[in-house]
Amino acid sequence: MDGNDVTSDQVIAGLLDMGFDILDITQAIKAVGASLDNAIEFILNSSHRNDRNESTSSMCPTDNKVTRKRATSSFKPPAKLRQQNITEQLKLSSAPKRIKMKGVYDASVSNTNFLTCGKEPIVPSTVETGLDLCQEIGMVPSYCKKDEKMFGLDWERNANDLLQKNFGYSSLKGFQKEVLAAWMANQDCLVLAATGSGKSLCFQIPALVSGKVVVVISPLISLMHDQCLKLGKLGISACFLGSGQLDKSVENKAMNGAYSIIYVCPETILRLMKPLQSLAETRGIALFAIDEVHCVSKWGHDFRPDYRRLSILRRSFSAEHLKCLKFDIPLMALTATATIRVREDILKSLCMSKETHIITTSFFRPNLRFSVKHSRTSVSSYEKDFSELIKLYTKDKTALKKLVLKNLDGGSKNSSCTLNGGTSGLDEMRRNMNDSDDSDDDGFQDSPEEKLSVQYLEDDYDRVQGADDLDVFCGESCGRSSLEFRSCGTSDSNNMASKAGKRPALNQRHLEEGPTIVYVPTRKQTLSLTKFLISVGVKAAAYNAKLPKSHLRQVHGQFHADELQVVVATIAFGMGIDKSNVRRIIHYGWPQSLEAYYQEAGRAGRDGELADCVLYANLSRIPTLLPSQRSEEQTKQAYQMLSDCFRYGMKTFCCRAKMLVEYFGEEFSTGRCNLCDVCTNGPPEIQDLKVEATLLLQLIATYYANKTSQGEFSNDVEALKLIENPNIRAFVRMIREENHKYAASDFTWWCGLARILEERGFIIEGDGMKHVQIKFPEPTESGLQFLKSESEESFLVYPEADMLLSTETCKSYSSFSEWGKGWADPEIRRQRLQRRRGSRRKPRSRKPNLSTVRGRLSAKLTK
Ligand SMILES: Nc1ncnc2c1ncn2[C@@H]1O[C@H](COP(=O)(O)OP(=O)(O)OP(=O)(O)O)[C@@H](O)[C@H]1O
Ligand SMILES: [Mg+2]
Repeated sequence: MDGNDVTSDQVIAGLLDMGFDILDITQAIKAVGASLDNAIEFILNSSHRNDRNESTSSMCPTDNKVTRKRATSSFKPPAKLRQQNITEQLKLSSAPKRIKMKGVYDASVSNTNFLTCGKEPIVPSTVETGLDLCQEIGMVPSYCKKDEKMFGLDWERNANDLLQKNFGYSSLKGFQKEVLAAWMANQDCLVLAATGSGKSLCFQIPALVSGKVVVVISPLISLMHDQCLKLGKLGISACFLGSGQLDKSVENKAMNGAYSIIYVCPETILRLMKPLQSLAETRGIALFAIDEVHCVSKWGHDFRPDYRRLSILRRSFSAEHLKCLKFDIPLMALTATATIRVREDILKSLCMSKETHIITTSFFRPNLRFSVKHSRTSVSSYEKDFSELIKLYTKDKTALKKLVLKNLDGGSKNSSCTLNGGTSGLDEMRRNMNDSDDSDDDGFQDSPEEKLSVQYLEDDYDRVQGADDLDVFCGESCGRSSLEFRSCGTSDSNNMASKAGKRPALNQRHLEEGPTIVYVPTRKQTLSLTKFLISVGVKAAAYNAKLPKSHLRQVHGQFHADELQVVVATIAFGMGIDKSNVRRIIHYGWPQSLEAYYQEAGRAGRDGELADCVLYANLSRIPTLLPSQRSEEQTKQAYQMLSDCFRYGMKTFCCRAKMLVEYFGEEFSTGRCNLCDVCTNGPPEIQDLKVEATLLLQLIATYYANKTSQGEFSNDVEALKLIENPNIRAFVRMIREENHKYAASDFTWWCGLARILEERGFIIEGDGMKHVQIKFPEPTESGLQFLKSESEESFLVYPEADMLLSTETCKSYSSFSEWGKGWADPEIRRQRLQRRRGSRRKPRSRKPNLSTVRGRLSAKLTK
């Protein structure tokens, strides 16, 4: 027991929850007692040491006594992390020297004063209140509003000056200008712009231009923190408020106008209405920006109920309500992933004005190469699926060696960090890693830069987040070489890239540089895949919301510093990550929605250079929803989104980029990207499936005709009586039994055909529910017409991925070839399964029963 009165049971439950192995947990608790932090440190450190100690089998718990002993004896509890506020943090960073106020690093004061008021900056000696501050620095208080007095007529030039001076960019992008113009006109604004297009600047610039405070509502602490840190380095004062902000003085300072930009989570802003109203009266509030605003909508992929309550902003900061205002404080809502339905919901839910300016850019990202591959996505397929990646990252041993040496040299002691920092196979590198071992054992040692002010990572379950992300061409955020094919973004400009097969000259070489993010569905998989990658010499790290914050912080830091080759993450490492050179996004398992998929894929290639987005999914299995609390309505919506995602993976004839872009309601005028797997490999051979389509449809139609007209089944369809539950499986079983020709046909093949029939409008889902794949097919009027038509017309279709998978003779898919011949034959399959059942001892339950496990472990520990 540690001082926190935590029981072994609680520690075990916590560790299991994080995805650790039972054996690791047992070892850890034996070694360090019932302390969650220490146990985590122990496991993570020991896995790293195992890796360095030669073995490529770090996935297996070692029974090497020496190793175990060493791991135990070298363990030291983690150093206590001091919580800092963001201002302290910023002081530590290498930002240029700016004006310092008492306790607050607030460079924006100089910016605004200097640039907008045309006076020399005055250094305030103290900061008592926001009003004091305004008066002291000669800032124009809010009641002057945005007007010519403050900005002059040439606001655009002013804004560009500020952009150059503060951010180092030459000019605003087209859509950014539009957004700023709307804000200048005191209009509400909905910004739908691709990931990486530069939405953040739309709300950051107003703080500089106006000298007032910008309040940004953001869903993730990690995101807020990242942005504050970046702004701090640029000399712009910013803070964030939320559950993670432990320094209560920050909130007071913020409400007194000490920061130019306040990031706040929706939960927190709801209780800050009064102080914010005071702030509006004193220093002034330029705008409320609601970032990742798709979180407002139940129809989006990351619904956050508190976002819905943000309608209070319109009421509380209207000119009618707050007498000091001449006009309502504008709302600026931003997202990269909102379907048409979500957009409408946003406008309504936030009570945005009828004149809201809606600014969109194309979602198409011409430098992203999408592809879908079949895989079981299990531990057994790691070796095959990641062989290319491993080769890529371990082939340049010199580079890797340098990387390791840099880490060791840099004092950040990254190599000590648990599940990150793999080594190459080189002995020398191993030595290096081992050399650093002793000094590393105190765990997560952070460089001052990495010491962040608060617990900035969501202590939440790994939510399905998403914002889709599409990137529009927007020039400057992209690398030079891609400028030629990027336009400056309106929604009809998506065709620049691939007109008439003309591809931008994307540089293949760049694919070999830059990190990879692998998204896996579960926390456990982040750990197992990371272990695997480390064991073969890749510098990889795991990231899931339940891992210790110090670890996550370190992974963040290392990732941004290019010290990691691969981050294996859940969706917790998604929204807002802004790193220019991510070359590869791998989804290892079905995402829960196309919004989430596109949002995560959009982390890649933000420099405009070629980047790969590969989805590995088990194409022969229907994906399932990850557990989450959902209402009935939300469940339906979640199934719809999962189904859309599944269909995206199954399609074999449609350009992937087109499917994605059109999913978000944008017309993809070019028709194809010329880069994705479908565009480059071409569709499969078209097939006439008239016979099969008729057979399936006939069966379904007969069943329903008999059922509805007579209540009972006639003798003609005696066999149909067998179908108590008219689901697709039963229909397929009947086809197999009744038709010798199809006796050995595969169920998944018929599922594919049923999907096609559904898309053509010949069948619909019969139980009124939403399923990922049609389950209870019912004929439609068009379906019946199709059956009645006497014409000889063929029924031409491109077989879908699962159909191809089940019929290919020479299977290129790993899992399928493993099945061996014969499985397609129902009789052989039945016999084999029977044999298997007989020989099976005890089925291993997928989820360990927590109480049994705890009991077992507790018993062991007390021995
Ligand atoms: N006018 C500009 N010129 C050059 N670069 C810019 C400009 N505006 C923004 N950028 C850069 O573009 C990158 C992406 O910006 P940002 O993080 O705001 O994207 P985003 O649209 O919010 O993406 P996401 O939806 O993924 O959050 C940043 O590194 C930013 O500095
Ligand atoms: Mg953003």
